[in-house]
Amino acid sequence: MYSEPVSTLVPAAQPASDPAIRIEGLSKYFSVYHSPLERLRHIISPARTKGFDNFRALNNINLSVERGETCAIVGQNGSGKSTLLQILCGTLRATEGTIEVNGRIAALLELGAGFNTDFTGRENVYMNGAVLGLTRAQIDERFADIEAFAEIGDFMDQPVKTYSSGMYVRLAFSVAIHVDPQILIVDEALAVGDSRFQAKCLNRIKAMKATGVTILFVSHDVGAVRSLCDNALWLDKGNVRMLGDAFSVTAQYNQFLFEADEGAAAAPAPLSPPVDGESAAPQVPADIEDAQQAMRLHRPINHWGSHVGSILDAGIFNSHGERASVYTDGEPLTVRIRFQPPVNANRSTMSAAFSMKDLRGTDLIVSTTWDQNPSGFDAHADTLVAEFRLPNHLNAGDYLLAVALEDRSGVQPQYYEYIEGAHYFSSLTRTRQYGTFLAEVAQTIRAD
Ligand SMILES: Nc1ncnc2c1ncn2[C@@H]1O[C@H](COP(=O)(O)OP(=O)(O)OP(=O)(O)O)[C@@H](O)[C@H]1O
Repeated sequence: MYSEPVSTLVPAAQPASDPAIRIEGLSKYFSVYHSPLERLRHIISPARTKGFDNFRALNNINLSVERGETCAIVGQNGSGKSTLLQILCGTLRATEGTIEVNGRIAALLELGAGFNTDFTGRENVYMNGAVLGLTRAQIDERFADIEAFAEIGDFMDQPVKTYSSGMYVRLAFSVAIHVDPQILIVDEALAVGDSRFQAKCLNRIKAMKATGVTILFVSHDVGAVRSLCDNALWLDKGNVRMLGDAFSVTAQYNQFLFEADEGAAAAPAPLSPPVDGESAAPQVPADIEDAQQAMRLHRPINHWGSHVGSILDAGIFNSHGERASVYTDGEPLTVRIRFQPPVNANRSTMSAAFSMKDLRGTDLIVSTTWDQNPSGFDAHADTLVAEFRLPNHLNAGDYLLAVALEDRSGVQPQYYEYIEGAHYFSSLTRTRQYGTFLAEVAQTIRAD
């Protein structure tokens, strides 16, 4: 049984230099009653009730989100993400601490928040718009755009309780983005829509980010977090586990999830032996600052697996066999991974893999031995070498190499070892071009 305190949060009128969101010492306790009767007793006589526990859902959270910043909140189920967002939106009251919100908030929280399900979509658009501060005339003006973005057709005039969860989210998202919010809060809700709608929403969120809207984004999709967010807050059992740039936080969070799955200790995995005569690298620091920092130190930003140490060395080599830090466009590259399959591991389901990523961690080129040979490795030698040859078609910029030794027997690869940042490198191009890749494009211009 839950108690549900509700309060409203009044956005403070502050000078533009103040952060969009400032949270200091925020804690939230829920009263969890031993029985419905105890809950009733508490309502009648709060001072005398003993049959409940105080459950701490958030513990001393400090967070500052600058105007225009996009901040992700990641964490396992029950870590406190939704509670934090609800406090920011004013639908829950904090037990301790201060919260300052500077700007108009539009929130797309999990299903159930926002709409009155007995009313039609149209009625809800007007009610929701009004709650978010728009006049009737302003909503009239935007209604056609809201309707077009939501793509729910005739259902606009049906009660919301007849909607599928996807239709509900489409309409809720459409309203949220059309009220000119200065702060947009997006909870897991997007995951409900189909992939085309999700992509459309993400595009719209990116466009809003470009116009300076502050965004708080809760998602389990590390790719979306990395491509969208500047920073990330990792909540663990109501505590801040890590706060920093989105790439580093999601890297550490991924490692944590992997170790939780494996039941392994939470300590960072030791690095593999030195690569090509480099001095032995120290352990990955728990508070690693960001990808650039890791790049400067030539250290993996993320390194874990059930058999760390299986990968003996890995890198990208040019046609002279050198592990360079700069490659030019079109230059032939060899990605080489030297590894020792773990003793007793099944080689017939084993795969070596690499990914060239940008510094936000987005996979740009991925290839695995399993793609071409889904029967693992025949060779019985202790040490094996996988080589992948490809021309460099990456546009000018900084990149990193991730390598892995995987078990592909299940639906999802299981990692014997995963190293994100086995090699950092840059690509140089002769001409300036747009885009991520330098594809060979044949073209003609002719009179029609
Ligand atoms: N009204 C409530 N009364 C008592 N406990 C609550 C209440 N709401 C949430 N909790 C508890 O607080 C903790 C944090 O919940 P919250 O929903 O914020 O987590 P979350 O990180 O959003 O999880 P998920 O990813 O599953 O949505 C959970 O243990 C949850 O059971």
